[in-house]
Formats: sequence, structure tokens, C-alpha cells
Amino acid sequence: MNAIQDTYPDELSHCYGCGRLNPDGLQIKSVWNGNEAIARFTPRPYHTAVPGYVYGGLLASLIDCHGTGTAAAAAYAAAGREPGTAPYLRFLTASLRVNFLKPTPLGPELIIHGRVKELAGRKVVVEAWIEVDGETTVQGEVVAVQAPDHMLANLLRRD
Ligand SMILES: CCCCCCCCCCCCCC(=O)SCCNC(=O)CCNC(=O)[C@H](O)C(C)(C)COP(=O)(O)OP(=O)(O)OC[C@H]1O[C@@H](n2cnc3c(N)ncnc32)[C@H](O)[C@@H]1OP(=O)(O)O
Repeated sequence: MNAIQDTYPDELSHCYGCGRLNPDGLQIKSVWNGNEAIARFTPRPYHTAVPGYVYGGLLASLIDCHGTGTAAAAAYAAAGREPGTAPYLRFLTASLRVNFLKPTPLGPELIIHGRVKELAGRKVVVEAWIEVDGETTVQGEVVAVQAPDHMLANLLRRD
């Protein structure tokens, strides 16, 4: 199954967290299964907080971008539309809350989950959590708001 980020137009694919065209970014891939979106990410050794544990800012970034990706996938599904079709449903983070429940070990693959709590109008509230070795170490919530038309029009303008 395609990741939602692989369906974004090139102009909207430079995000540090999820842009497939950002070679220095995290390039996360969120795959929607009809119920939730899942992303997998293995932190690199330089994503260290203290030796052996993952830096919290990275974990927040994973929740952030997986949250907006989940929102986009869910919005296309709710509209009965094919992901990536125009007019584009792209979401910005309006609010990000992250709770670090326990230290996240550096080494194993992280599984990032995203589920829709609320979807109404231009706003999607996504609950997201990070699982490692079967344990949830981080839990968060993203309020994602659909990018306003004027913002998208500017970004998609080709001279
Ligand atoms: C940086 C530009 C990129 C753009 C391209 C997109 C590609 C994405 C790239 C990947 C990105 C990856 C991730 C990144 O890094 S995204 C980068 C970080 N985020 C930003 O820079 C966003 C900056 N903020 C804004 O542009 C505006 O405030 C937005 C667009 C978010 C809303 O302003 P707008 O004027 O459009 O909104 P509205 O007033 O009509 O409200 C609409 C609804 O939203 C609700 N609401 C609003 N704010 C909040 C809040 N803080 N908490 C809770 N709820 C909030 C509001 O109550 C209402 O709900 P309801 O009353 O209907 O229920």
C-alpha cells in the first residue's frame, strides 16, 4: 500500500519530517489501513538524548508529521476520494501535544500509530503514539488544520 506522503505533489514534498524530496529529512511514510495510519522509523545513532535513548525532539517530530499525514489520509478516505488527487487535502499542525511516558530505547525500530479522534470541517484531531518492543513510550495529540486555499495556491503556483 502507498504511503500518503508518496501521493503529495512535488511542491508540498519538502517538509523536514515527511517530505520525500528532502534528502536531509526524516522522510517518514504513513500508511493508512482504513482504521489507522502506521509509520515505521529507526532512529540513527546521532538521534541520541543520552547514550542508549532517543532524543525527545525527534519523537515529537515523528508524532507531528505522522499526525498531519494521518489527517490527510483520513480526510481523503472520509471524502471517498483517491489520495493525492486535486484539490489537495494538505494539513498543517495547529497544535502539538506530546507526553513522554518512559525513555525510548535507541536501536530498535519505532512504530508510530495515528488514529482520528475528530474530523470536522477543516480540522482533524489525531491521537498518535510510539511503540517500541511492544511498549508505548510516547503519546501525543495533533490538531491538524487543512491548509487554506490561498496558501496552497501560492505554493503550487508555477511561473
Ligand atoms: C508553512 C506553510 C506550509 C503550507 C503547505 C502545506 C503542506 C504541509 C507540509 C507538512 C506539514 C507538516 C507539519 C508542519 O510542520 S506544519 C508547520 C507548523 N505549523 C504552522 O506553521 C501553522 C501556522 N498556523 C497557521 O497557518 C494557521 O493558524 C492555521 C492554518 C493552522 C489555522 O488558521 P486558519 O485561519 O486556517 O484556521 P481557522 O481559524 O479558520 O480555524 C479552523 C479550525 O481549526 C481550529 N484551530 C485553529 N488553530 C487551532 C489551534 N492552535 N488549536 C486548536 N484548534 C485550532 C479552529 O478552532 C477551527 O476549528 P473549528 O472551530 O472549525 O472546529
